[in-house]
Amino acid sequence: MSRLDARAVAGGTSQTSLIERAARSCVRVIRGRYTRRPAAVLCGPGNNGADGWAIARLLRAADWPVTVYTLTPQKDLTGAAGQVAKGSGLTAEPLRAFRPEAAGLVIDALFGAGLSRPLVGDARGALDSLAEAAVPVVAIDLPSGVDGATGSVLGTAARAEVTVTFHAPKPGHLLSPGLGLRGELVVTDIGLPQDAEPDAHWNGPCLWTLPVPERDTHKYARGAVLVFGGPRIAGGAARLSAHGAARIGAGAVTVASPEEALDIYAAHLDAIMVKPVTDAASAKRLIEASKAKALVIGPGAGRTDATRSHVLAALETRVPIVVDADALTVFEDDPDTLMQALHEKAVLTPHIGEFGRVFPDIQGDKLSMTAAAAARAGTTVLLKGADTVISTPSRVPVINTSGTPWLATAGAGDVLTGAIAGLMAQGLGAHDAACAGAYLHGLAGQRGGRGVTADDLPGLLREAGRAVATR
Ligand SMILES: NC(=O)C1=CN([C@@H]2O[C@H](COP(=O)(O)OP(=O)(O)OC[C@H]3O[C@@H](n4cnc5c(N)ncnc54)[C@H](O)[C@@H]3O)[C@@H](O)[C@H]2O)[C@H](O)CC1
Ligand SMILES: [K+]
Repeated sequence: MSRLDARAVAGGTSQTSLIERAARSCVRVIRGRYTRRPAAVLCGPGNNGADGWAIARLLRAADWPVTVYTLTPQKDLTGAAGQVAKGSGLTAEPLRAFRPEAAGLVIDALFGAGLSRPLVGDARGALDSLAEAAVPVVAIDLPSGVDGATGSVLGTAARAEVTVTFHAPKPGHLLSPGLGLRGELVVTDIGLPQDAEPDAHWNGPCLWTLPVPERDTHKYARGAVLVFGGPRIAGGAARLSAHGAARIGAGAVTVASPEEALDIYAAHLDAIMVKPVTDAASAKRLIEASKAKALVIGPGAGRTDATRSHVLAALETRVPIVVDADALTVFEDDPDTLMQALHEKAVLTPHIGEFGRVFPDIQGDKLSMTAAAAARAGTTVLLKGADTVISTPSRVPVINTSGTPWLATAGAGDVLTGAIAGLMAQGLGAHDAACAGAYLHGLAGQRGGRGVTADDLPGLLREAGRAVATR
């Protein structure tokens, strides 16, 4: 039984009445989405299976043709599943007799939050055949086989059209491959206590507030951002970051360019300023002169000694900073130096490859990996993907799923980096800026849809910000 269920039960709500409420909400969702048709309800030995038995009883009462398939022989069921099965008045078939093609809808109630080992035997056989079939599946709490804590698949799992869960999403609904298997996620309230701290939050505007400029503001008060640019050949990445910062509302954005690339940057940028930078001392002078409230370093920076020394110089100023791409990779042979230089106003934005270079020994599921990295870095780490995870020491981690596969396009990450810096420059802390930036960036990608490119994203970020902001 989960921590939350145990507390609800201890608080006086019986397990069977929680199951009854859960089943009623599932049946509401099922009947709201599917017309009456032959339903196969696959039931496991635990409370997920108990939900299944209660759903079967309610569907039968609504005159649906229902067949229950049970993994454990009905006479051997114990606990809530045994009790609910007994009270249902239904007789089950063994799970091995299940044939998906005979059903018009399959209710997957084999395992939920209590899955503890890989599926084998009849459960595996049933889910393998279901995964191959074309019949719609409604998963109860989780697609059986998906680990609710990590989103990984233990053995096998069948893709659901809809997953109905209770109280709040679990990490397994938000992290790949669970994210791709659960279909539409419906979260229903069954009266569990509200105060328990979740394992992770699902990113959205209720977690942060976008900054709004004061009436009598000026461009530097709106937030100045300094983006370190790379050599002539790779300037696009820093420009995309600069546009990302500007389009999320920073008031003044400057690109710090190597002398040899100044003309190229100047020719490509209008609203963004360009200033020369040479060595670490000039980098520090420029940070001060540009009144930067946030810095970006890494996109297109080059894996060079100059990048490394600019990162360390920038971190020494303790101005909020996003450290990305080459600025991470350049520490591949000596990650400790980066770890020691980092401060709590930094955000690291690695993809999984860059993550492996700076945290080579950290492995496991994405939520634990990101938490371990944040603890070591002592600051916010945002690990990118379809399921971006943002972790900050002593904060509940946040999972962002607002993106789209169309965002897997060259340069999209550079815009995200700039967006986060743009929000920090406007006053958001590292954690909130990373969360809000990731959310808006995903929304921008959704708005762009098929064929969106990184060049489109800054403009779309502006639209996404306007859609989310209250003023
Ligand atoms: N608030 C809520 O979230 C509520 C959830 N409900 C439902 O209860 C389940 C969780 O029930 P639980 O009994 O803890 O776990 P499961 O039913 O998922 O399974 C446990 C059961 O299965 C055995 N087992 C685990 N892994 C395997 C395996 N690979 N092969 C075979 N057997 C396995 C384990 O030993 C146990 O016997 C939650 O998901 C919701 O659906 C409540 O209905 C209401 C409140
Ligand atoms: K299930």
